[in-house]
Amino acid sequence: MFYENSAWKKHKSCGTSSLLPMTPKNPQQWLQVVGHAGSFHVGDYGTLLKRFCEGERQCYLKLMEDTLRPFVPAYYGVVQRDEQDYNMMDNLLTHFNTPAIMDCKMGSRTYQEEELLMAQERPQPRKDMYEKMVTVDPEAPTDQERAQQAVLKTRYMQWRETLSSTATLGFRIEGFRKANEECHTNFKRTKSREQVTEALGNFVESNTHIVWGYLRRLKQLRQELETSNFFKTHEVVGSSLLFVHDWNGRTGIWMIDFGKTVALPAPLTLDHRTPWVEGNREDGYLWGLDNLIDILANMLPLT
Ligand SMILES: O=P(O)(O)O[C@H]1[C@H](O)[C@@H](OP(=O)(O)O)[C@H](OP(=O)(O)O)[C@@H](OP(=O)(O)O)[C@H]1O
Ligand SMILES: Nc1ncnc2c1ncn2[C@@H]1O[C@H](COP(=O)(O)OP(=O)(O)O)[C@@H](O)[C@H]1O
Repeated sequence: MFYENSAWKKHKSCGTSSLLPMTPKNPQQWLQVVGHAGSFHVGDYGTLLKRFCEGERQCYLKLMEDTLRPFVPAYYGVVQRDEQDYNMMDNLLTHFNTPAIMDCKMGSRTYQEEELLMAQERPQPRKDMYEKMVTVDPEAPTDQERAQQAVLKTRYMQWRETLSSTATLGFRIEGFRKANEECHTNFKRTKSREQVTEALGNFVESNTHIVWGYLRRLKQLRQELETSNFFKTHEVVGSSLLFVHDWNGRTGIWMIDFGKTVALPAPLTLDHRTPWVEGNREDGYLWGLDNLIDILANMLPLT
């Protein structure tokens, strides 16, 4: 059932063949690298359904009208399945053959300023996050956290940021899956440039053609981000870049996950490079992208 989707309706009235040309109804390939389990369903005609989030819907609606549109999955509105609402978007893997996929979480901060205020006003220590923390580093909790066997979400997120490359490089590798089905998600401590370079090298299997493809796309993305009205006026937190390549040498990168991306109160705008201090809402997204581009460029042989 469709709630809202002018683009979809327009296409539908022209017949399904014009909906997503060349895309067969079935079968659809889809693989999730990281993120919440159980949030997705594969839809028909090369689409993907993600558990509904109003903030994400708002972002996609605006992105469909923004210059960033070629860098995000096409959005088709809200659909319902088994009484659950979903945001419907393009499955970005559709046009690849046995793709390799990587998720990089962008930005120097992975929680919203609003979450920080909430944690200060109404602290809600979490036992599950304490457990995740001690599994990685039993020494990480403070005495108080150990006594409570719980940590605040913002504290957990900050700890994850400083343990990984988020705080020092403005992005982190969340995980990747190679074409041979090897899955790598153990990057919580991947922090230094050297460690990140090694992980990226493993993902691209030292294929310079793939690195060139990714670099070209990232530079185009940076150019669009620097002028995008959407980007200027939103705090973009917890969003990822999804890298996809296949043995045909095809490469693609798209921005995904806008569940924690929020519009700024006018007339506030961000440059996404200025370091964050509480209140300025900066997210370090472009700083991270600069570093990612620099690291990939350094993986190429000198010409
Ligand atoms: O990666 P680990 O260390 O497991 O921590 C996860 C990620 O940071 C999730 O972000 P993402 O969705 O970008 O993967 C976040 O979801 P939010 O995006 O909702 O903040 C989870 O918060 P909770 O869902 O509150 O547990 C948090 O537990
Ligand atoms: N449009 C898409 N096309 C293909 N794969 C996607 C798409 N959106 C998300 N994914 C896959 O799902 C994973 C989690 O997506 P994400 O939106 O970050 O979910 P969550 O909000 O649960 O973290 C990504 O790493 C990627 O593997």
